Amino acid sequence: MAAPTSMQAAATTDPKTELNHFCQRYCQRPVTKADISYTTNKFGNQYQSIVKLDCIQGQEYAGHLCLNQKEAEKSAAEQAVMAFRPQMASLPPPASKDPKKKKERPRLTPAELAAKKAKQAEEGDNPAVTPKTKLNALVMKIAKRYLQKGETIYETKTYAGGGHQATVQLKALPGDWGNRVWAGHVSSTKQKAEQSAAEIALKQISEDPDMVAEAAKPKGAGKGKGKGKGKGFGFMWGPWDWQMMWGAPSGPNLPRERITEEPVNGEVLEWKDSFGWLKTNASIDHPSAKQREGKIYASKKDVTSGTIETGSKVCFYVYKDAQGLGAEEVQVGRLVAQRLCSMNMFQVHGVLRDKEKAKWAQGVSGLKLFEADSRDALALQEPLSNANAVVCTTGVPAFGIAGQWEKGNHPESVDHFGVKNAAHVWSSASGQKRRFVLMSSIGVTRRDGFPYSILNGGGVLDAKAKGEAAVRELAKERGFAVTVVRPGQLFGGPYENNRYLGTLFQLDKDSSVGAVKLEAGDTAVGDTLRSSLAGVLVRSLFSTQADMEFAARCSDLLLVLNAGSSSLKYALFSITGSPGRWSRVVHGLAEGIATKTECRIKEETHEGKKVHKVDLPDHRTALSRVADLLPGKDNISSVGHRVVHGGEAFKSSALIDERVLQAVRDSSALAPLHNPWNILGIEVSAELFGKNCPQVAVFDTAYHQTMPPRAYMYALPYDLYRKHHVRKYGFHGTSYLYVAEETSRVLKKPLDKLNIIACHVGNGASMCAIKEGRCIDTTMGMTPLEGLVMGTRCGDIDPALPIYLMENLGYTAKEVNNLMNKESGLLGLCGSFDDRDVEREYFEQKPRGTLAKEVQIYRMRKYLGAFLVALEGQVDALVFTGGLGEKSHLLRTLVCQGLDRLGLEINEEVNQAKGGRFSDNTRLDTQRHATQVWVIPTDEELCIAQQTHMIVTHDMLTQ
Ligand SMILES: Nc1ncnc2c1ncn2[C@@H]1O[C@H](COP(=O)(O)OP(=O)(O)O)[C@@H](O)[C@H]1O
Ligand SMILES: CC(=O)OP(=O)(O)O
Ligand SMILES: [Mg+2]
Repeated sequence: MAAPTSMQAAATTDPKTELNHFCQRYCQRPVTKADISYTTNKFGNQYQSIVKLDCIQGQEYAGHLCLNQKEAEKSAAEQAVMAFRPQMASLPPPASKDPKKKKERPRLTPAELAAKKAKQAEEGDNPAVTPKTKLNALVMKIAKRYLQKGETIYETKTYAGGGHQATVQLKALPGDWGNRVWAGHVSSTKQKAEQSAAEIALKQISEDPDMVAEAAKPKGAGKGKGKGKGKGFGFMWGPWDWQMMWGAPSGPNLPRERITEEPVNGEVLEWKDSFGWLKTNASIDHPSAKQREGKIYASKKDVTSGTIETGSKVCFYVYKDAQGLGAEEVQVGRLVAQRLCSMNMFQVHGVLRDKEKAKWAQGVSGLKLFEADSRDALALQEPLSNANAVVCTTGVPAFGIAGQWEKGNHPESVDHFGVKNAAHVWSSASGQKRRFVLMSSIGVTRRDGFPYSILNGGGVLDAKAKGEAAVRELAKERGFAVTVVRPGQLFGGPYENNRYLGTLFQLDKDSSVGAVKLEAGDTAVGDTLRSSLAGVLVRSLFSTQADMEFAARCSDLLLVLNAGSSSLKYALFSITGSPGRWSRVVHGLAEGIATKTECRIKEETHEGKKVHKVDLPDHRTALSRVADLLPGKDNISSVGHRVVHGGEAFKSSALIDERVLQAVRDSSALAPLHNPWNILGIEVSAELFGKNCPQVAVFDTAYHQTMPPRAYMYALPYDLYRKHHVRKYGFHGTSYLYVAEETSRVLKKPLDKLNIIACHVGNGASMCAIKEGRCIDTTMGMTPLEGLVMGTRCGDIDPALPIYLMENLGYTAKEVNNLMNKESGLLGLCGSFDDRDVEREYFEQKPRGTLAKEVQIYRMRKYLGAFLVALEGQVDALVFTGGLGEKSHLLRTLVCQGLDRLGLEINEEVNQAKGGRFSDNTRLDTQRHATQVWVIPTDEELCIAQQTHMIVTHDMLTQ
């Protein structure tokens, strides 16, 4: 029978003893020190302990801040006991050391055991560590990377009689596992249903020997040489250290009350597009904490720095509102340490002179701090000797004013001797020594000239040059690789320990030029943001190049190219500040490329619009003409490309390398009007902006990767899918992603609760059914030919038609392809691909124009009906976008005509205002029905810019 553990007992027993007893009963054996360990950290005069229960899946509980270590440990134990309280009553008594007694101990029957397990599952061992979180962690371990958006797909069905059942698919798993779908039990809420599906998937995956072996392999194993687990990287932290910036909180939607005075450390349990759930490392003692099962809500708007993903370590203030606890001013922790630690590949040693200054490090697991002065060889030995690589970021202020060079802490001793000493200690020790990354400064080799001669007034550049030379000499002698990174004047956080005027007064607090440009040697001029520099330093650790020497400076220009069949859209963004404040320095459109029509480049800057009449015989010429018109060409830090087809290989945007480019080439046949020009755009950009300029591919197909198999499978022999990836992919995904996020914003409804039918109607046209923010079906197929009637594309036809054309009318395959892609659609039906001509004919009641319009609209309405049903009638908004969607009131009128009984009704006065052309989000419906109708002008370029920036900064830290 259950042991009599009561609240009363808990109140009188020491919590550490109670926790010991509980663990013994839980594990059915005596527990040892190895099973329950306490770690205590000191914060000022106070102590906080974390108890780790290795006997219960390594769960950790943190206690409150206390006046001494003993109380802190008790408090941690108390937290653990509280978390397990629900399970205590149902457990058998403690295990006895007496073997005879052990036999007598009443055992649970299998049925009781099953009931117990079910109960535990229902209640959750620890509200923060749910099966979903565990599953995510396991999949990341197997995939050896962060999970991308859309790779973990939960779908929930709600039964008419009540109850929810969820399925989960984990696309990041290798091979066939990525296609499996696990279904959970029918549960009372959607959340529980998802947890149940996760639990079942978790069980099966963790019981499969192959998957277990895969999870146990270190990152990179199998591909390279050694087994190499646990490579250590030593880090020197100095006054030129880095951290993320603190930004201003964004405006609250509900009245908030901040309940923490200091920022707290925590982790992202789950991150969706616009919001997520966090947990604090230490539990929050507040009545509202229970409202969301201990989870803390965070909106994207409250994230002030860094990119948030599941598993990120974060730092934030906690507030309370009517709904429960939320997080604001969410920061991604110190970049380098956090990234390196979270990669789970390294033991990271941080070396600094004063540990007390590194309070932020408390939340970073896997980081070990050491106190040592870089000039103290003895003290450096422990942290550096077994490291495979060192990143050295020490430095002193350039001038010894106001006692800043006290205690012999001047350039010669730190920038020269300290650096040399660290390199010497590290490289003298046994073991593999790979790379020494040294943060130096621009101007080191130009220190005799203006303005560097002034900066060198105190000898700082002389000392840095000597430091560089010393490391190089040792490297030659001892055979390790060297990276010398030369930043410009550093700016941005951290502000503590920095005494430059700009940073002292935090004048640059609002700047966050995340982009950084690398230039070989020492010719660059400019400033460098600390967090970007941190990324560069980390990235250089992973380079295979033996020796590198480059300057790193901020550069805020990001170019987006959207190359289409006869046009090239481009936008040059200045990416200073948050994405909401990015501005277009110039954007434009080159049209008429390789056609017989007149070619021109239309550009728009802050000063107005210009049209350049130019000869554009091919896409290459168009690209270089556009590049000639770009201001600040040399400052472009990265280029984002719209790539139409990414096949199954790309579920999200990717940094372009030879492998990615080849995969895009492989998909070219599937998007013949687009991919070839996208590839050319990438190749020409490499020539124009240099190989150091990172390029990112943003795929039209990526957003649609959440479609369920029932929507993307064609009823063809299965092997065609398995072996040749024949399936529906869908396009215009970047546009749908943008439109879905905008709709969520204007409707003030969270993206994951939002159902929309979106129509992207431009020259190419498609529709998309979006359920809870994700694509569940779309009209385009394996290629952008399927679905709607387009400018020159036919859309849906009888699949037997091409065969008929070939077998009976003598067409070749190439001719059929040309016919369907370039000679059909509106052009085929009425002689013009431009909808403006078709509309004119329609209003003039010309038969062919009317026919073209009617076929086009009828096809859209057919899909509208299909998607209304796919969304079970629950549609928050019908959204129009793309050239026609934004500018043709006729199209919108005809699509919605007579559908008021289906909840779709347009207010014609609004629809036709401004000539029906809208460049702002505009609501069009009569406001009489649940379904709203909107024009949301798409901004594929901004979306591409954001993705590019995210990938480039992320890449710096992880590649
Ligand atoms: N005022 C208008 N009325 C109707 N259609 C328009 C109007 N302006 C532009 N369009 C249509 O929009 C198309 C271009 O849309 P867009 O989304 O920019 O094309 P793409 O598919 O090339 O990206 C043109 O081919 C034209 O048919
Ligand atoms: C995929 C596609 O058709 O794109 P666009 O509309 O830009 O031609
Ligand atoms: Mg387009």
